[in-house]
Amino acid sequence: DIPAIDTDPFNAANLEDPGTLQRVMREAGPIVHLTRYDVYAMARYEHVHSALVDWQGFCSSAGVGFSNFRKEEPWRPPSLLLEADPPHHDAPRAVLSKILGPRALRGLREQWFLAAQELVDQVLEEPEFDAVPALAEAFPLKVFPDAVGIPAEGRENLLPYGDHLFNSFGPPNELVAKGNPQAADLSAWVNAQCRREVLTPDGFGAAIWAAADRGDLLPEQAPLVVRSLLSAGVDTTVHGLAAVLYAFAGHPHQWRKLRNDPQLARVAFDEAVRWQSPVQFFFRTAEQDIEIGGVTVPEGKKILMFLGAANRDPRRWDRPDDFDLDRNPSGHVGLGMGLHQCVGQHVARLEAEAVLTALARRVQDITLVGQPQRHHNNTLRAFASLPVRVTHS
Ligand code: HEM
Ligand SMILES: O=C(O)c1ccc(C2CC2)cc1
Repeated sequence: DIPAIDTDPFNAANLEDPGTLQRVMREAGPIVHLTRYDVYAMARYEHVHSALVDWQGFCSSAGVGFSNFRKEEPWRPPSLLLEADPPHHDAPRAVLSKILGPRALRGLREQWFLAAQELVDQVLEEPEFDAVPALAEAFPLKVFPDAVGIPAEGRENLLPYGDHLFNSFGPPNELVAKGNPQAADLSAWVNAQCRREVLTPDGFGAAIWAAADRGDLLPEQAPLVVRSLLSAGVDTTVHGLAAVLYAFAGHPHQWRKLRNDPQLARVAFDEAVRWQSPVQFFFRTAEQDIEIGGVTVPEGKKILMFLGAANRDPRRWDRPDDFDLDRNPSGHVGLGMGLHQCVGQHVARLEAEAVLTALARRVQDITLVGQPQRHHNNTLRAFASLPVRVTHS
C-alpha cells in the first residue's frame, strides 16, 4: 500500500533545505501519503510529468493550492487560467498566449537589453553588492510593470502581494498568517491596477482589454486576466533571476562558458530553473478515483507535485544536482508542462537573457561573498540576499 510520511514539507527546516525531503519522497515510492495534511504527493519526474499533462484527472479548477475550492471559499476570485480547466480556461489562455508570445515580445527586446545594460553599469560601480535588491528585484520591477502598463505609484505592493499569493497556495501556516493582515489592501490595490482607465494604451494590460473589445474575452474577464500578469509575473522572475545569479556565482567554470558564448544565456535560464525550481510545488485535485504509480488516489483528494524534486530526479537527469550549461534542460517541469505550462515563460526568458547578456559583456568573475540568505515561502524557492563580488573589464 501507499507509504505514509508525516513530515511537513512547509516547515522552516524543509523550506530552508528541501533536498533531504525530496530524496526521501522520491525513494519512498511513486505516490506518498502526507498524513499530516492528508494529501497525496509525488516527487519522481515520471509521475509529476504524467499528472501535469493529465488535466482531466488532475484538475486545477478546485484550486492549485492546499485549499479545495469545492469545499471552502478561495481568498481571492479564482484565476481564469491557473485555477480553471477547459473549456473555461481556453479563451483566457489563447488571449495571453498571443500577447506574451515570442513574436509579441520582439518589440521589447531592444529596450529591455538597454535597460539591463544601464542597470548593470550602475551596479558595477561597486565591486561588492547584494544581487537580490540590486539586480534580481531591480530589473523585473524596472521593466515589467511598465510593460503591463500600470501606473507608477504603489508598485512597492507587487512583491508583497505575490509573496502572500504564493504562501496562500500552501497550508494555513504562520507564513500565511504573516500576510493575512495586509491581504485585503494588497488585493484591492492589485485589482485597481487592472481597470481599463488606469492602463497605458501600449501595454499588455491594454492588449487584454482590446481582446475583450474583439470578443475574444468577456469584458468582465479582462481585469482578472490582467491580474494574472501582476500575480504571476513579478515574484517568479525575481526569484528566477536570483536563481540564475546564484548558479553562476557558485560555478565560475560555467560563468566562463557564458562569457565565451553569450548565446548560452537562454539555456542558462532553463538550466537554472531546473536546478533551483523557483516554483517548488503546485497541487492538483483528483477529479475522480485516479490510478497513478500503481496506487489509487481517492476522488477529491489533493495531490502535491514536487516540481523541485522532479527536476533533480536521477531517474531522469544525469548528475541532477550539477548546474551545467552543456546539459539539455528541456523537459524540466520548473515552468509546468502541458495545458497550464507557463504562458509567461518567454517574458521570463527575455528578462534573464537581457541581464545575463549585460553582465557577460563586462563581468570577468562573479563570486559569492558570505552565505546567501533564503526567504521562506510555501511555494517559492526564494532568496532574501545574495552577496556577490565582481571583477570587471
Ligand atoms: C522564472 C519565472 C517563472 C516561473 C518559474 C514560472 C512558473 C510557472 C509554473 C510552474 C506554471 C504552471 C502552474 C500549474 O501548472 O498549475 C506557470 C503558469 C503560469 N505562469 Fe509562469 N512562471 C514564471 C514567470 C511568469 C511570468 C513572467 C508570467 C507573466 C508575464 C507568468 C504567468 C503565468 C500564468 C498566467 C500561468 C498560468 C497558465 C495557465 O494556467 O494556463 N509566469 N508558471
Ligand atoms: O493566474 C494567476 O493569477 C497566476 C498566479 C500565479 C502563477 C504562478 C505559477 C506562476 C500563475 C498564474
